[in-house]
Amino acid sequence: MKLCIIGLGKMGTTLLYGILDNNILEAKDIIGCDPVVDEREHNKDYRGIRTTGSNYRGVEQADNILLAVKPQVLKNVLQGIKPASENKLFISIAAGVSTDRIKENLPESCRVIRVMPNTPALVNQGVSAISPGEKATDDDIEFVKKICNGVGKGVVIEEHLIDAVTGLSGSGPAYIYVIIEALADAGVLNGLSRDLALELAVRTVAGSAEMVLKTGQHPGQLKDMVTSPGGTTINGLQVIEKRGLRGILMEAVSRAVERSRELGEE
Ligand SMILES: NC(=O)C1=CN([C@@H]2O[C@H](COP(=O)(O)OP(=O)(O)OC[C@H]3O[C@@H](n4cnc5c(N)ncnc54)[C@H](O)[C@@H]3O)[C@@H](O)[C@H]2O)C=CC1
Ligand SMILES: O=C(O)[C@@H]1CCC=N1
Repeated sequence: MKLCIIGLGKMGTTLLYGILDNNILEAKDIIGCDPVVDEREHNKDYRGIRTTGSNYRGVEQADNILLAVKPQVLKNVLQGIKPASENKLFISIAAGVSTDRIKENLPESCRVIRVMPNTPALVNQGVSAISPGEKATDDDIEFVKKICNGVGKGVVIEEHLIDAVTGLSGSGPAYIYVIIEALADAGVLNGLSRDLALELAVRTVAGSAEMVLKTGQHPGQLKDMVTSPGGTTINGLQVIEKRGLRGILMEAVSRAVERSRELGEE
């Protein structure tokens, strides 16, 4: 067994699907652990991997362990699997929890890599930051990069930056969904049908993001391209600046960064 995924929730299954869809590993090479797999009524699709309700049994059978549980339960999970963990690679996506914290609860021989992905990984448009702990080997980093690049793009960063990444790209999809929803509401307010308003809002956000990626131009330049003298856009922008949308987004990201740090201390 090459990989054990502990926690088959939103992010655990998102990465599982990415790993399988991109042929990084086969279902027979993966075991997933989650208490819910023992429940009769769970309705998740695990795509044919083996599953168990026992983290210990899963870890025993794999060389690489993906930790996809909530930060609040991570310590307990690590303590439960410690005796089966010698010489293994641990990949943790838990917000806020440092590689040092993780190592404290594992045998000396373990290697640890921290990753901060985001949910657009489900459609192969994720962005993931990768912070290798001291003992991680080049092969370990390559393996993790392969997973992250399979579901979007992986970038290697120093660990002291990972809380900032968590607040920006880890949490960021939620902020963009709020913006999309608000734009659609604005369309409805102005007489468009809900379906049309939502389609226009989504495609505007997706297209604008694609423009930044494809042209490499500064967002300010692209904004100026939309903005005719005395026209509609500059009148809209005046409201955005008056109400402080930039400040709101900066504060939101900063609060999320702070919360990530707090989770690491809990
Ligand atoms: N949802 C997101 O957008 C992102 C989440 N993360 C991180 O991913 C981790 C998982 O988050 P989500 O998938 O959103 O949460 P989730 O609640 O969807 O999934 C957590 C899973 O862990 C399982 N679980 C609970 N206790 C367990 C235990 N003792 N042993 C094994 N499994 C157990 C739960 O049954 C659940 O299926 C968190 O640490 C979070 O910080 C990181 C980046 C983005
Ligand atoms: O909200 C959270 O704590 C997780 C980490 C980043 C995105 N979701």
